[in-house]
Amino acid sequence: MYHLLRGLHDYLTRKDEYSVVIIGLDNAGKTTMLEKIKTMYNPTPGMAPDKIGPTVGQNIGKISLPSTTLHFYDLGGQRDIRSIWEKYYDECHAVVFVLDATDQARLSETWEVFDEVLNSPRLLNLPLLLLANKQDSPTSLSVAEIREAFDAWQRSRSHRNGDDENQISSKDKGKGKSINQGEEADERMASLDVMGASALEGTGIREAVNWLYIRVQNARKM
Ligand SMILES: Nc1nc2c(ncn2[C@@H]2O[C@H](COP(=O)(O)OP(=O)(O)OP(=O)(O)O)[C@@H](O)[C@H]2O)c(=O)[nH]1
Ligand SMILES: [Mg+2]
Repeated sequence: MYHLLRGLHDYLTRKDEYSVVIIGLDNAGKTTMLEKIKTMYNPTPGMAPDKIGPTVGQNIGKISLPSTTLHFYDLGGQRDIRSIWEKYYDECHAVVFVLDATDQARLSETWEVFDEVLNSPRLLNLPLLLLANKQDSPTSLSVAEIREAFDAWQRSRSHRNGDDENQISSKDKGKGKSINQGEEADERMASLDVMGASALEGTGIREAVNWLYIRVQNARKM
């Protein structure tokens, strides 16, 4: 009888576990964000912003939601250590790409890195959220401006690459792997969710976590 009740209890309290990677350039605010998530969802608060330094490697955390546990992997964003990101791609269920919406000087570097993430074959079917952080700052770009900036960067890139690529892509449509991947990335961008947040003040954090909570469960059902 004990085992039966124990089994029933375990079944009823069982939680699905999902892993979320948080990536983006150095200084975007990823660690500040994860520590804020811990403070908002866990009984023990996360690290205070003034105690946080650049991440070398990973910073982890988990939160408990109804019937679900989310495990977060916040990865260092400095150029030399970005190569570790892809080691996490096979094991994760969702990706949050954090950008510093106040740092216009690094936007094109941001888009180059983000574009690679969008095109990464192992992430093509995973929920991907673009989070425009530092919305508390008066100089930050809004979500609409971030979308526009990425569209403009994409247009200028295809212009820079010349119309050759476009001509090839219309002639050889569907033949080359990179062309297919480019189309998939375009579709992905069209349906991409972009949200604003302030890791420092905590605005937009619940919305982002709710988004993850719903999307990882829906992705599992598909
Ligand atoms: N104004 C403002 N500043 C922020 C916000 N989030 C983070 N910062 C600041 O941005 C700087 C970098 O924050 P981190 O969280 O260390 O950035 P990171 O993305 O983890 O950087 P790496 O670990 O090097 O990849 C710190 O000075 C933070 O206080 C925010 O929402 N608003
Ligand atoms: Mg960090």
